[in-house]
Amino acid sequence: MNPLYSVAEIRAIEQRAAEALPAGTLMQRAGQATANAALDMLPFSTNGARVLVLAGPGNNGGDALEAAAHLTYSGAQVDVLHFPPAGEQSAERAAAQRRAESSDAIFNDIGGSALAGTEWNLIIDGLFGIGLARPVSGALRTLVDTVNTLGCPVLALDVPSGLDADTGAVVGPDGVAIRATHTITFIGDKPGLHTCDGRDHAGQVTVAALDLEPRQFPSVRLHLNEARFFARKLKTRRQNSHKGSYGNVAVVGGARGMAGAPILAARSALHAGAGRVFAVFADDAPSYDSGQPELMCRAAAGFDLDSSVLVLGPGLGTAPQSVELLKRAVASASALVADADALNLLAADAALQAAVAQRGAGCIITPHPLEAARLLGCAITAVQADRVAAARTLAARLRATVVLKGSGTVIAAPDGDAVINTTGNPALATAGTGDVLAGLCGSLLAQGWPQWEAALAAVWLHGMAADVLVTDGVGPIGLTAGELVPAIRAAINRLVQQHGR
Ligand SMILES: NC(=O)C1=CN([C@@H]2O[C@H](COP(=O)(O)OP(=O)(O)OC[C@H]3O[C@@H](n4cnc5c(N)ncnc54)[C@H](OP(=O)(O)O)[C@@H]3O)[C@@H](O)[C@H]2O)[C@@H](O)CC1
Ligand SMILES: [K+]
Repeated sequence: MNPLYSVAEIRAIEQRAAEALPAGTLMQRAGQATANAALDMLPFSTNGARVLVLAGPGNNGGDALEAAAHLTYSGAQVDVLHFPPAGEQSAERAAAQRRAESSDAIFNDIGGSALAGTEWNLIIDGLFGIGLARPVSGALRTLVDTVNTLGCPVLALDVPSGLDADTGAVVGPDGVAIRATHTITFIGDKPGLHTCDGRDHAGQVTVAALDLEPRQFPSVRLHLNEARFFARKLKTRRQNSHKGSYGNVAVVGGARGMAGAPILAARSALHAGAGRVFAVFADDAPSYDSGQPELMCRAAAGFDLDSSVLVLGPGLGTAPQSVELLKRAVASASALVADADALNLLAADAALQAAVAQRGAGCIITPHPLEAARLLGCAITAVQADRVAAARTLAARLRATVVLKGSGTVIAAPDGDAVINTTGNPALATAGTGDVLAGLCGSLLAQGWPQWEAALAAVWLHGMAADVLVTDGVGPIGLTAGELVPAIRAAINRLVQQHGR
């Protein structure tokens, strides 16, 4: 189920486990698991392979020292850049240090040109783990910057040094963190490896549970997204069905000069399977969409907002008639997806926020970090400093399902459940992809999906479509939002073939 644990939860698990084990067991297991992971990353013949181990002053450094000793037995040439603690060290770290010092590992004050001038087969980052207490500074900052320029494989232990394991933010206003190609994380997976800066710094993440039993782990309310969370909602279509069986979606937006956004969202809703899709325009409606004549284009004035799932916001603008549309939509009996300008208008109106929180038909909101910051009344940096907390706060405040977009999109429910998405890539960083996501959410709602599963599936499919396109060479540079639409259709059909019933 891919649970994600906070640092406090990991510390509690570790403490209980350590009490039942001989001293130093967990660090020895972490060191052994690290050595195994390192061997997988080294050339087949490890003889003479150059490995640099960075061992920091805490127990993260202890793990690195254990691993250094193990790796020497494989024939690798292991250099250790050691940063001993200024004060006391833990007994297990002291034991690890003794083991490393009595192995063939070379303790070397390697730095500057020797560090940069050596062709390392692997660098092991054991500077700081979950005990990072402040920004990385001084000589260690220079070291991190140098390692990040080398271009060799880097295996981070527990967390890339400099990264906050809870939030995925690099610590410090102008902070630095190791950019690893791989991270081996201990005991349980951590949210910070999967959102914000985490994906750029952690690389490929594996979890080493250090032989702890499942019963030693508490149940948590934060997970990584996976198809199994929503697969039971994937339905094979009945032969005896018709367009009315798959619901209506009305995408409402399209103020003058912004007609493209609702068209994109509406095309997305159509290709994701909604039975009938309306593109509803705040100003004049085009007579039809020549690229997608299946869409029904309407003017908002007089349009019945009660008989379709509403996707409100793409190109909506902030003019007075847009505010009126938002009020009508919030007061309607329809399920609602609010995006883009609908969120900006909502941020400026406390009474409307209260009305959203009381909606019987629920609401999914899909803010990017700036829209989330406006809704929360804080700076965007505060949202990015803890994306999971920001999404949960918004979800509780608006009693809505929140999709906080960005690297490692966070989906949060009002009851505190939260999920970090795993699909998607920077190809999505282009205009219109948010409209496509909103249309996809609305389409799933129209087909009878509950809000939570609709949000999880929409985010997963949207990211998966981008991943497939990038694999095929359509991106990440230059992918357009419209190209996502058929790829989403392919992804959803593939999922139904695999899981549908
Ligand atoms: N918990 C577990 O289950 C297990 C944990 N294990 C491992 O232990 C790790 C946690 O160990 P940890 O608590 O000793 O913290 P760690 O990350 O080594 O850093 C603390 C040291 O760094 C220092 N320091 C901090 N920030 C700094 C900075 N910016 N710049 C300079 N110094 C800084 C800090 O000094 P201080 O703040 O006291 O001055 C202290 O000396 C965990 O991530 C995992 O790898 C495994 O062995 C298996 C079981
Ligand atoms: K580390």
